[in-house]
Formats: sequence, structure tokens, C-alpha cells
Amino acid sequence: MADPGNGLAPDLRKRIEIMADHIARNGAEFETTVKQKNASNPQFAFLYNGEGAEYYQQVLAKHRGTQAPPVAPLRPPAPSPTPVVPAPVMPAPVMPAPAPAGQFSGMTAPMAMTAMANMAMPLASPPAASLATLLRGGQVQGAPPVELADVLRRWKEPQVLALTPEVERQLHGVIASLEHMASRDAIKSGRLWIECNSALAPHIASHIMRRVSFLVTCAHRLHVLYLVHDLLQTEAARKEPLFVTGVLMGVLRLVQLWVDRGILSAQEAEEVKAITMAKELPGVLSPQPQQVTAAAMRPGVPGPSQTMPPMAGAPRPAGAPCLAPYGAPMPPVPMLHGYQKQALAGLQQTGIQTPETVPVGVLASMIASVATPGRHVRYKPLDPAMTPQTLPPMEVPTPQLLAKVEEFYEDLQDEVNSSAASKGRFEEHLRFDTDDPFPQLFRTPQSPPSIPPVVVEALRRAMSKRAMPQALVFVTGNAKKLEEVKHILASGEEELPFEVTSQKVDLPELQGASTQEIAVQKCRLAAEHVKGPVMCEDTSLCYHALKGLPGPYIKWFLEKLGHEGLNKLLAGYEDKSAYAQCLFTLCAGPGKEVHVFDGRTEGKIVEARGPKDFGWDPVFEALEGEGKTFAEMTKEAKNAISHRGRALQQLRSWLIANAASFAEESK
Ligand SMILES: O=c1[nH]c(=O)c2ncn([C@@H]3O[C@H](COP(=O)(O)OP(=O)(O)OP(=O)(O)O)[C@@H](O)[C@H]3O)c2[nH]1
Ligand SMILES: [Mg+2]
Repeated sequence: MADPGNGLAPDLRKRIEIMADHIARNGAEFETTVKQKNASNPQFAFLYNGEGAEYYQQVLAKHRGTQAPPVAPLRPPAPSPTPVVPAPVMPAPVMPAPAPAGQFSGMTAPMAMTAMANMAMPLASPPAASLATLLRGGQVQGAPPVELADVLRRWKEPQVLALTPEVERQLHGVIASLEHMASRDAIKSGRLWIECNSALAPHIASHIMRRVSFLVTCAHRLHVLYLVHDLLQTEAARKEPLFVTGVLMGVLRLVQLWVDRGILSAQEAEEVKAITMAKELPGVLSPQPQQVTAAAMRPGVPGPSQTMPPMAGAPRPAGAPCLAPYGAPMPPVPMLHGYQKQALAGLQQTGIQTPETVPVGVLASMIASVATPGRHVRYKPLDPAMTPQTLPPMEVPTPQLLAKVEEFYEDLQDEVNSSAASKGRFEEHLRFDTDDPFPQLFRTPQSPPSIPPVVVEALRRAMSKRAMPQALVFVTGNAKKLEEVKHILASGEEELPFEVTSQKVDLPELQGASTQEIAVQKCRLAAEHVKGPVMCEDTSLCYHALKGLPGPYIKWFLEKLGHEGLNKLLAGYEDKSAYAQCLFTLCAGPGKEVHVFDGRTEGKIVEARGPKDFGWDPVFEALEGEGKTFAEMTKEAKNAISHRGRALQQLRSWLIANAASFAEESK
């Protein structure tokens, strides 16, 4: 087919393309107005089937994703028999669209949260004005005109105050808890946390905004949005909202931003604004919700219950975490191209409408409801059936996690059994517990009165336990070492402030490096492997006559030469002395500092005596061993003087002295 644009003057082509773009974005009323304004302008004859009309229809159809209608033969514009009253047009945006980076900084809490609605979902594109149709199920009458330019002039960006690292860390935890699922519990505890920190609400909201920009999956964004939704709903149900004031202007500005970005047409924005300004929430939706929904869904586009793809421009490499680690530099802001609207599928709308029964994109009306004095929104907690979850398969809870849950419920039960006493203690904690690792969480005057103190206390205790690492993993491939380490730790006077578990991993060991370097490298690998706090050890047997050899390579010497060979190595030397060295290493997690603890025992190499179940024990006679080889000694006697016992004793003392900082480092 011939290109109808061929042969047109370049400037006419350009004019046509620009006009088609504007009209496609701004809708039918915009087109009507432009036509009326240019009825006698030959430069826009293509609007009236004049020169370039076919090309114009083609470009327009391309923008709208439809087929171009056939163009009628050239004819002059028909004079209108009656004067046509121009339809209202959206005022031209007076604010430039902000750059993507930092676009949400400086917003108030609710505004920032509203903006999240904007960012939360890449959705299906309903037909034009379907958003309004879904919202209203009929005409919105009497919406007062909004002087947008005036609103925008008066609206000021609020100052953003920094959060303390501790609060930011806790917020990170709240967001991370929503990565896979917006479970009731996760939403509820997230909301309680924000409420407990309501004095910092605007700060928290802007931080949520910042972090939400970097969440890779839309499911995660959506879940954070549910948290915000729940928070606002709870706020709305309060007589005196904690922090939502002066929201309306922010909402209006956001609507304008949505128009600027092509998310809403001018027509849709006008209707959203009308709803935001309306005195009442819209009534019951259309009696045929299924039909509305079907019309709003585009075939082939995943519905809310299906898996949504990650945001455009932010592909997630396999296995990469959804949430940037706390304190990590943020990656570039994902582009927001591709955001489109969608209705929630399958909503059965009956009875009084609450904001939750309205598709998520309608946060504007929710917030306006909250912000307007005297307007009350019925609170309805999140219903998982109404909140689509795009979940990866659930991980099976680890026995450790289950044990912690068990412990929590035991604590709770204890508290219920002695509630009077616990109440007193709870109040005491509120005032005096300066060691509380989560002070902001439980010491604010606005702790919700609805939470029974026993629950808060149990939660506080559970959380302070969480301040310690769940487990310190001893990584070794050597069962005999593990046996000795367990024995040494169990027999110590002071209990290690960490629960030591073990993982059997044969880690590769550096060659040609010093014993110290080998041990440090081994521990780093272990921390990477475990992704958490670890301890390791590396044992050497060093002959003085051989200037420290075999040293860290004793494992391979022993394997190839056996006990006899280990003796023969010294055949040509008078000096049979040697020392056993154990380097215990400790690391709080991947990339963290490795602490080294060096334990040594002097002795000499002798002919094998005693049980042969552990390494070179039968050929090593310690100076303090009263003539016995390590193999001939009891476990207790060996551990009391052994290289391992000594290194582990140092590690234990260090950990006891540095428990809090190590626990902090391992988070
Ligand atoms: O008689 C012994 N008394 C000990 O007290 C002792 N501690 C370690 N060893 C042996 O010395 C080599 C060290 O190598 P090593 O530190 O790399 O250990 P490993 O590779 O077996 O385990 P790990 O590295 O996974 O922890 C290995 O052959 C160990 O069996 C010992 N022999
Ligand atoms: Mg080894």
C-alpha cells in the first residue's frame, strides 16, 4: 500500500504528526476544540479531510493502536448551523514534568504514597475514559472547576528531613517483609511500625517513595502500595487522623503529573479531579462489574492474579535480590515508561462503596476522603481475595524460623499468664530501658492503645532477641574438628552469646599464601556461601626444622605420606620439634571484616601412638602432654592445651566482649 505521507511537504508532515500525537493523548474533546479553533486555517485542512487527511488518520490510528478509517473525498469544512460551545479544556500544565530521578523527594507522606500508586503497577490499558466509568458507574455531576494553575502556584514542596540510620534500617525491614507477599501479618506489622513512628511519617513516606523506586518486581511495589493503602484506610477510620492534612493539593498536582506523562488523558484527569472534589464518594458501581472489567482488560495482558512482569527497564538477574541491601548505593531509577491503567478483575460491587472496592489507581479519591474534614470512609481491612498477589512459590519455613515462632508464642503465653506483672514491666520498659535496640518502635507516646501491652511486650522481647544473629555457622568439612569445637564450646564456663550451628562444606583453600591469608580467604568464602555470620578454622602442623612446612599443607602430606612419612620427613634432621597451629576466623557476613584468632601448641613429631581416628594426632606429642601424643590423651586433656582449644578460647572472649557490635554487623 502506498504511504499517504509520501509527497507531502515536510513541514506539513511534521504538523500532522505533532497534532495526531496530541490528539491521541488528549482525547476526543481536545480534538473537537482544536478543530473548532482551526476551522478556517488552511494549515490544518487535514483535520477536515483536506490535504494530508489520509496521512493524519494513519498516524492517529497508529497512536491509538486502531485501523485508520477510510478518508472521504476532499471537501471544505461544513459550516456549523448553530454555534458550537467549546468543550472545557484542561489548562495547560504549568509545571514541567520532573526528571525521573528524585521525582518523589520532598513530598508529604500522603502525597508520596499517592505517587506510589502511580508507580506500583504496569497495567493493562482500558479503553479511553474507562477509569472514570469504573469509578463512577455513571455521571459525576456538579464537579466544581479547579483552578489548577493556581493550585500549582500555591503548592510547595515540603522539606525532607533525614531518618536516623536505625529507623531507616527498620523501614528497610518493613519493605523487605513485603517482597514476596502482602500477607495480613506483614501489612499489619508494617502499619503498626509506621503508626508507632508517626512523628516521622513524612520522612518515612519520602523514604518509602525513594525505596519503592528501586524495587525490581511490580509485585513488590504492589505489596508496598497495599501497606500504604492499609495505613490510609486506618487513618481514615480514626477520628483524628495522625498526619494526613492538606492532601488535596498534592493529589491535584499528581493528577496533573499523570497527564503530563500520558498516564491519564486530560478527559480522564478532569473526571478524577471531579471525583476527588466531590462531596461524597461515588455510589455503588455498575451493576454489571464483570462486563466493565472485561471491557477494561486487554486480551493477552496479565490480570492481577497472574504473574506481572518486572517494570520495564529494570530486569532482574536470576537470583538477584528484589531489594537493594540496606545502605547499598541505589541503582539508577527504573524508567516508568509503560505504566498503564487497569481495573481489578472480578470485583463484586454491592452495598456501600469503600475505597478498597475501587481499583488501586483511585488512591486520589481515598486520600481526598481522608483529607476532607467531616468525611468518613468506612474502614475495611485488606481482603487478600481482593488484593492480587503475584507470588513466587513460597519458601518452606526453616526449622529455625519455626522454632522462633514457637518461642514467640511461648513468650506470649507466659505474658498472658502473668499479665498484671507484665503490664508493670512493660511500662517500665517504655520509660527506662535504655538498652532497647528498637527504642523508636515502642517508646513513642503514640503507641496504638488498641494493642494489648502483653502483645507489645512479647513482640519487643522477640525483636530484641532478633538483634542477635540467629546462628553463627561453623563451616567445616571435617567431622572430627566439629566434634572438638562442640566439646570445647559446651565445656566453657561462659556461654557463647550466639547459637553455633554447623555446615559441612569443603571450601577450596588458597595455595602458596601464608597461613593467615589462607584462613582469611577460607572464611570469606564461607561467609559468601552461608550469606551470614560464620566461623572457620584452618589447622597447620609446622616443623621447625623445615621452616614451618608442611604447615597449612599438612592435610595433603598426611594423605600421601601417612604417619610414617610424616616422621621420615625429619629423618635427616636432629630437630624433631613442631608446633600445631589453629587459626580460628570469624566473619559477620559476606564482605565483612574477618577476625583471626591464633592458637598454638608446641611439641615434637614421634612415631605413631594411640587411636588413629583423627589426622596426625598419633604422631604429635605436645610439650605439656606429659609424654602422651594427642591421640593418647583424653578429649578434655587435649582440648585444654590444644591449638584448637586456645584459638577457640580467644574467639569466645572476643565474641562475649563484642556481642552487640558483631550482632549489629551481621544484620
Ligand atoms: O591430628 C589432628 N589433630 C587436630 O587437632 C587436627 N586438626 C586438623 N587436623 C588435620 O589437619 C589437616 C588440616 O586441614 P584443614 O584445616 O584444612 O582441615 P580440613 O580441610 O580437614 O577441614 P576444613 O578446612 O573443612 O575445616 C586435616 O587433615 C585435618 O584432618 C588435625 N589432625
Ligand atoms: Mg580444609
